[in-house]
Amino acid sequence: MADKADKIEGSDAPLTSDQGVHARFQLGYAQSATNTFELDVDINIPGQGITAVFGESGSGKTSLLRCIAGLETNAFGSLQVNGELWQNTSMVVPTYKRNLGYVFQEASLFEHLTASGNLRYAIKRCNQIAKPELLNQVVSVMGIEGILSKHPLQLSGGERQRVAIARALLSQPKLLLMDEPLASLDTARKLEILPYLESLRSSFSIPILYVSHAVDEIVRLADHAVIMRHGKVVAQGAITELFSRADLPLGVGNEVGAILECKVIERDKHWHLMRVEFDGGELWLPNVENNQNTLQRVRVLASDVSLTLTPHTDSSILNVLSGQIAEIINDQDPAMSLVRLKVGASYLVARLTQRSLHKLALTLGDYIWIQIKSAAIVR
Ligand SMILES: Nc1ncnc2c1ncn2[C@@H]1O[C@H](COP(=O)(O)OP(=O)(O)OP(=O)(O)O)[C@@H](O)[C@H]1O
Repeated sequence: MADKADKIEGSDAPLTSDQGVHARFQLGYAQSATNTFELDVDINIPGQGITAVFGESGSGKTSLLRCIAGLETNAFGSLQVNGELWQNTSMVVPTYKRNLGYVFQEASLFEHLTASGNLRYAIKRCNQIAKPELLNQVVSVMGIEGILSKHPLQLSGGERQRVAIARALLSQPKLLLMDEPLASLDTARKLEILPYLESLRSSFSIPILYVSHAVDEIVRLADHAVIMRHGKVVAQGAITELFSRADLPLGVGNEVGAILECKVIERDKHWHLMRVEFDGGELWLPNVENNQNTLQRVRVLASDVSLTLTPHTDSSILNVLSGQIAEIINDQDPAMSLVRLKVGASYLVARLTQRSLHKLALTLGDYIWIQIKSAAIVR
């Protein structure tokens, strides 16, 4: 054991700060006589909010969650969760003493108990005394007031999953692990459950690691992401930063684009538009009536962005910004290029043909006009 543990460089070195989840793990699975899957990760994620774990099938996402949960007894490394040390090379807190909730793809509820019985069981099993108002808070955040008396078999897939998430929250976890919680649901059930996950993010200030293959879920829910490939972390950081990186697989093909955190500053009732500002400029978007004048996440697809050398005033396009070319990358399609643009403190991505890139003679550092054909609030 000492041998393997020694391989993790600085594994017991002080972890950077008290807040956040700091995890370093190495794990090997022998898959055949000649083939081993190696997980080798070092992640630092915020102490609250949703961090998406994204990567192709077999990249090691579930293995990472299992290491964090203490379920991989052969994993070596260290883990600290908001100041609590759960593992290093000389000590391992066992799974049942790690204060975490784990939600799987399929909700595994006790079939002989009602939804309410399942929740009360979680409270009883919890090591900490629950505040009386916690049950009401969890039930209200997950919107399950009306189904508490039903048995799991009487619930839809989405309802079962909401009860499973509520049950995980009632164990008062310091960390919530969610492994593709919506993957077994159809689109209608997914859309039904997403608003509850959004309110979960704002109501409980714990770190949530959320494995998903679905870019639309990640765009909507996550603040931060860890991107994995072949057992390694290829990138980690704020979602707004990672989505605009054209070298990462977060958006592929027509899904490539940027995410901007925007604030609504004006609503134009006559033209059904709203003006939003972001750290770099302003945009006009189709108005979305809601009572949130606070932060809104806006997605701008690279295919909706075009570039011009001079500002066009005779075009139908409402949104024209100026920016600087930060990066030019070949697209998967050999006819296309992706251009990453710095606009103030934010980034946008444009998808252009190689031919247009050549015609405009664009190079790194050039200042350019950016036309945005369409942008939408993420809902
Ligand atoms: N218990 C095990 N024994 C041997 N190999 C395993 C074991 N568990 C996982 N693996 C292998 O480790 C690799 C990573 O698996 P893991 O389930 O972590 O990937 P993943 O990114 O979660 O994949 P998916 O998106 O398909 O769920 C895969 O090649 C898998 O076959």
